[in-house]
Amino acid sequence: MSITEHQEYQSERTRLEATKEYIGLVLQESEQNEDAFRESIKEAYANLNSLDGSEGYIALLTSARFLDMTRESLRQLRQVQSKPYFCRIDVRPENYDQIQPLYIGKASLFRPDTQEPVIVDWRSPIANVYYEGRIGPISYETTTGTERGELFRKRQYTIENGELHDFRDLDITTRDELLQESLGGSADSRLKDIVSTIQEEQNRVIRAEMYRPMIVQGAAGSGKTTIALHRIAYLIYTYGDKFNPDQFMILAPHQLFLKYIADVLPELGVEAVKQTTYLDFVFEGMGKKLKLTDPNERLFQFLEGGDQTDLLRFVSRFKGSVEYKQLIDAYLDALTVRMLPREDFKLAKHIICPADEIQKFFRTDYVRLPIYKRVEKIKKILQDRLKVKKKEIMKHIVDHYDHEIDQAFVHYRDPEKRRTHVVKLMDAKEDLLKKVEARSKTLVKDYMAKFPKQTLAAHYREFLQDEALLSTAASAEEIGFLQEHTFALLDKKRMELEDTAALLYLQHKLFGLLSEMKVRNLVIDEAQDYSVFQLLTLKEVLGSDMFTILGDLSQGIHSYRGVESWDKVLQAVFPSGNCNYLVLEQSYRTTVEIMNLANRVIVHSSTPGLVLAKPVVRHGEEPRQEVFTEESALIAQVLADVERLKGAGMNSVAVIGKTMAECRRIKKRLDEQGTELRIQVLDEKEDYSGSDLVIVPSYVVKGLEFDAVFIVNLQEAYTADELDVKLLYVAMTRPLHRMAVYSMEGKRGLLDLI
Ligand SMILES: Nc1ncnc2c1ncn2[C@@H]1O[C@H](COP(=O)(O)OP(=O)(O)OP(=O)(O)O)[C@@H](O)[C@H]1O
Repeated sequence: MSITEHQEYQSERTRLEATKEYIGLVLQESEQNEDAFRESIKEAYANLNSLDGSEGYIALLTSARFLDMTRESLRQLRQVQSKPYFCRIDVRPENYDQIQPLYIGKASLFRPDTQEPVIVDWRSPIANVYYEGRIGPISYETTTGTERGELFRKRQYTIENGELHDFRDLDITTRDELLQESLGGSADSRLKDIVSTIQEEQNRVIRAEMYRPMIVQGAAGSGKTTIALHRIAYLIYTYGDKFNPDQFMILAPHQLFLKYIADVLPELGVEAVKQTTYLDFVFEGMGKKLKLTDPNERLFQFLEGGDQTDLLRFVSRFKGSVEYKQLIDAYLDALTVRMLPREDFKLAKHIICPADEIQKFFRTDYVRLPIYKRVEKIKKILQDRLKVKKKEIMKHIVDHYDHEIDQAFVHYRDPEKRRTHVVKLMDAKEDLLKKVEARSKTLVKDYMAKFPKQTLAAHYREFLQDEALLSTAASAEEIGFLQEHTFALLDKKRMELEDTAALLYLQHKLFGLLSEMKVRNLVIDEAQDYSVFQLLTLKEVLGSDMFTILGDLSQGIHSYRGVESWDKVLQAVFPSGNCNYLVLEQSYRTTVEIMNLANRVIVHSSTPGLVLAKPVVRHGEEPRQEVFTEESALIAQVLADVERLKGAGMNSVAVIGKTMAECRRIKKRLDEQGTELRIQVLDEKEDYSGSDLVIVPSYVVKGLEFDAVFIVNLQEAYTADELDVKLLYVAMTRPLHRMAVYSMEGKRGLLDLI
């Protein structure tokens, strides 16, 4: 049956037309007179209580935020005009006898004349019923408590360019159909929003309580990045009265990834959220760009092998450990003892501030301030006290000499002698006053000079020479290597990513961060690459633990410096035990056939507590695996396939090589064959919209996705080493629909084991 024959088609169409018309009116009116419009909305709000006494109904409407008609929501309305809503729920709130159809979309809109919610925002409390409620009794949480009622229908719409194409009533089985439709679509060079198909387990992450930190271990393609962004949109909507959007931040691994996710928040109607990379955040806090070695250098060193691999592994792990932080804390503690002068602050024989009081300021009263800020504070105190004391001393001198002079008038009868004595006293007084004046000018400066001041780099160097490093469980050889390795970098004025946690921490503790950190709520994507020390530092500098941490240990290609197990993060970063831990197993990106092959790879890793991704049931072609004896034949095959795929509407196609060197080789071979395709080799800084085919190294491709992926092994094979297993797994979990693995003879490596 065509949808137009459905008995409710006409009424649904009419509803859509009416909604569009109403949006048009609202926009027109608001454009003409935005201020007056807002006034009239406020008025309607003021009248609401007297018009309808049902608290439940009012709560329902209020929770839909129908009155929050700000400029922001007008902008949102403009955005949703061609697709005002994606579903409808028919609910009857408890103690209310009418069934209310609520249309849910990416904006909220209310008809002030009838109090009817025209569109209910997907983030409102009642909309939760769409994501989690079953037909029958329902309940949902609002700011004022639990609301109850009954759900009679969930209806889903396909609306494109303002036209109603389809609608269907959902139950547990039909829900999948819609998801399938969405997953069957083509990949863009940008991630998209999923408001209409958010799954129950994902919804739970999105709507989890804000004040509790949360760790999400999610399989490849389980929607972590997507959920991270939807969660921010949800939190801003729900806690908008307490936090501004610029107090939210998402940390992504690199610029390429930031560009990939850039459209989602604006699509969700959210602006001003800080979207940055971890390194840029560090640079911002330190007020300058540190000269860093390539953040992937360690990974290259491991791929190349070599006799220092174990020691380098130790350096990465140690620099990201809780122990390293504790050593820095001990260094700072010792520093505060060492840098304090033992002498009292005195002017002549007068003690203005005793040494132990200065110590108390430094180690107790102002202990929350960065060390050098405490020094500044003490300087200010000494200046203030000196000012007061100087006045007292000057007065005392004047009084003393004036008294002496008075006495001289009594004691000396001989006028000549008296005059001589008085002049002497007056000169002495002047002299002393001048001396006190002169001395007090430099007194504070001289005293403050006793506080040694060093640069951040000098402190880090000093810390690395600290004997305490030798008291750890690490061997003398390991510590010696760490020192030598880091000093060699520092001598070249360079540091490595592994040092950034320590440096940002030291900057914060010694000098304070150079830019004001407004952010209170942090979402970290690809969090498996963060060390415990990095996470602790972020917590410390933001002064908040409202963290949403999303990652996948199976994709931990930087596990030598990143998360070993989530348990360790839970214990070290959130010791109070208030952190939520959730697992997402379902994977939405790829087909069953591709996921099965990827899972056969990852079982070769030793990831702790490995949970295999479960693909949603979506079938596709079996991944092709071929071996070639000629590179030119392999490349010709890729080109022929790409042509075919493009013809089949697969727009985003990637060739994944193990390393950048391999990618360049592939590019060279492709160029040699002469092709019209616009081909781009991607590194972490590039943007790839506009190219027909991208070639990307396995360690850069993490987080991205493509319609079709070719895994090409020209001269480099993935071995059975832990790192290679994860790199191949990451590569194999990137395609949405098609995958081929093309290897030169003898370069199948790990592939022969699966
Ligand atoms: N509920 C959903 N409805 C529709 N599409 C979804 C849903 N959940 C995830 N997807 C899609 O699945 C793909 C993977 O999502 P995403 O990139 O957010 O996953 P991820 O867990 O971050 O993946 P990875 O760790 O492998 O990079 C995206 O195309 C996303 O749009």
